Amino acid sequence: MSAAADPPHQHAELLSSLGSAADKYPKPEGVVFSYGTAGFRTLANRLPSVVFRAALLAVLRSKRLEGAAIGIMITASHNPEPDNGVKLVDPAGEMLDQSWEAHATALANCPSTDSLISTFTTLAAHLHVDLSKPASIIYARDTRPSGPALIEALRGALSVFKGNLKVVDLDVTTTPVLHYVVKATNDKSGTYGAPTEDGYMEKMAEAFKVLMGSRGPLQPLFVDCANGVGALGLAKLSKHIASTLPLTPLNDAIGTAGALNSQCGADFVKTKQALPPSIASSGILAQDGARACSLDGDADRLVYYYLQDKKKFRLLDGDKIAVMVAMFIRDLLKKAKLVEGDDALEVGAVQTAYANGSSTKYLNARGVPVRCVPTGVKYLHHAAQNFDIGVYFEANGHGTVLFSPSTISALQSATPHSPDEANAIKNLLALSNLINQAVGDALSDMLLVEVVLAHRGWGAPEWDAGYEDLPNRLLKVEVPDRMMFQTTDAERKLSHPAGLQDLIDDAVRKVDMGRSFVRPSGTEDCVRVYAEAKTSPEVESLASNVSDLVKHASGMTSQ
Ligand SMILES: CC(=O)N[C@H]1[C@@H](OP(=O)(O)O)O[C@H](CO)[C@@H](O)[C@@H]1O
Ligand SMILES: [Mg+2]
Repeated sequence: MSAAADPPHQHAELLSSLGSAADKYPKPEGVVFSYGTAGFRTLANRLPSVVFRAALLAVLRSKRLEGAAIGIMITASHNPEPDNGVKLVDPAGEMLDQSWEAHATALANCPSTDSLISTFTTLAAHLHVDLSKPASIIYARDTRPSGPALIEALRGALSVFKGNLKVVDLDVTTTPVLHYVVKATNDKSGTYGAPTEDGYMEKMAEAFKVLMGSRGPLQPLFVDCANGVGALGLAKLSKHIASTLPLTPLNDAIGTAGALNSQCGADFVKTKQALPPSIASSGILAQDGARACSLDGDADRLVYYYLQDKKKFRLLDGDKIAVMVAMFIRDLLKKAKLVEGDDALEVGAVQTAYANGSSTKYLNARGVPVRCVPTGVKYLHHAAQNFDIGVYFEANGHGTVLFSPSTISALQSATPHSPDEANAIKNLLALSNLINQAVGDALSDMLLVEVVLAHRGWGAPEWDAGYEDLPNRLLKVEVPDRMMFQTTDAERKLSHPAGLQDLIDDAVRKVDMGRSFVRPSGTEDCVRVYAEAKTSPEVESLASNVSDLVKHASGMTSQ
């Protein structure tokens, strides 16, 4: 009989230490946990048992995958400071395989230590995990005050596996750094880069220098760090590139109680469509040519903005980044003579339903194929892998550009026939090193944006001029049971509750160029309503009508 299918007695010692360790982290009563869009995310004080159990699953997964390193990130990204979360990272640096999400949910919801042990052993058997195999875990946390206690819970789980486990603690760092280190650790060819934060910064800085050539120094860039961990990453990156791109950190007050993501950061700017008040009052964006960007609380989202005519706030979000980058890469492929014939390489874009309609139209009109997938990086990432070069961004600024392995080989072995062709190929390869291939990274994306602007000779207004966003509105509706709202067609339509979609369609028809959809959030206890239309008054009325329909369908209003 194999160890995987063996009865628990073979691992009696392991299970008994698991039992004593788990007793310290009982599941809070009356809470149902679910591994959502970005792992488990809720109020931090509910999470110790969840983190403990997520770490158990990470060890199972690593053992199942012959000891490949699995990542564990403790963060709640852009959520308010009292929240926290935990998500697992697969060996290639990607999000946890979807088929394992249900196992994470099952472990998190075991009501007692006994049921946890029995679920753990059942899972090990069912998933063919040989518990005697070695495992490897890499973990990190963001700057939240609740982080250290959750790391204790994580260590409590790892301690159960004693010597058969390799553990790397990255301490406080950004989510994309963790994803990079996991990918680099598992890269047996050793070509992806040194598996450390420094290795990552050096790799990015080197590629940035190749791409910038003799361009620069650029005008200083203001970077709103959401008072989070991005401030640390920015300071480290700055040491390598400040002579070409001077970076001025803003909202970098790590450790100030309540400051994280409060009135600042990428989510604030995108949702409010306004400057963080601290930046508005400082007047810095009224300087000639000034541009700024905001990161979120774990530095995997990025949005840019500037003041038109030194007055009017203009947002350059994930859609604007995706469009500019896709067109830039397409032009490089043209210069490299790689858009036609047998060795043609195709650049495509992946968006979600939240992408502004104008961005989709712009790309379609220029022959860039666009795919729409459900919300969540895992969906975008996988769809982007189907292109030779896949550009994916959520409108909120989370995204990256994936170069397929065959594209990299094709670029490496291409024979240029002119200095221009050689230069374009060199730049494409440098882009593949600059851009995080595991997950979206605000810092890497920021360098990418700066490279494209420098090559085009553009400032923020020229970038912005490509297309005009349709006025849009994103609202949250807190309903008694968000799970009664079920979607289809990449979340663009509701299948349940029955009949609601028809009413939404009626509301949409009443406004010019209207579009609206409703979906339950995977990270917060609410339903999200998105609307866009030709004019601001129309979009406000559409968003409010659809929100009313949602409330009515939830039984919250009588008519
Ligand atoms: C409208 C929106 O921005 N939704 C966000 C948000 O997901 P929800 O499932 O909508 O809560 O958080 C996710 C994780 O960060 C991110 O991937 C996604 O884009
Ligand atoms: Mg984030």
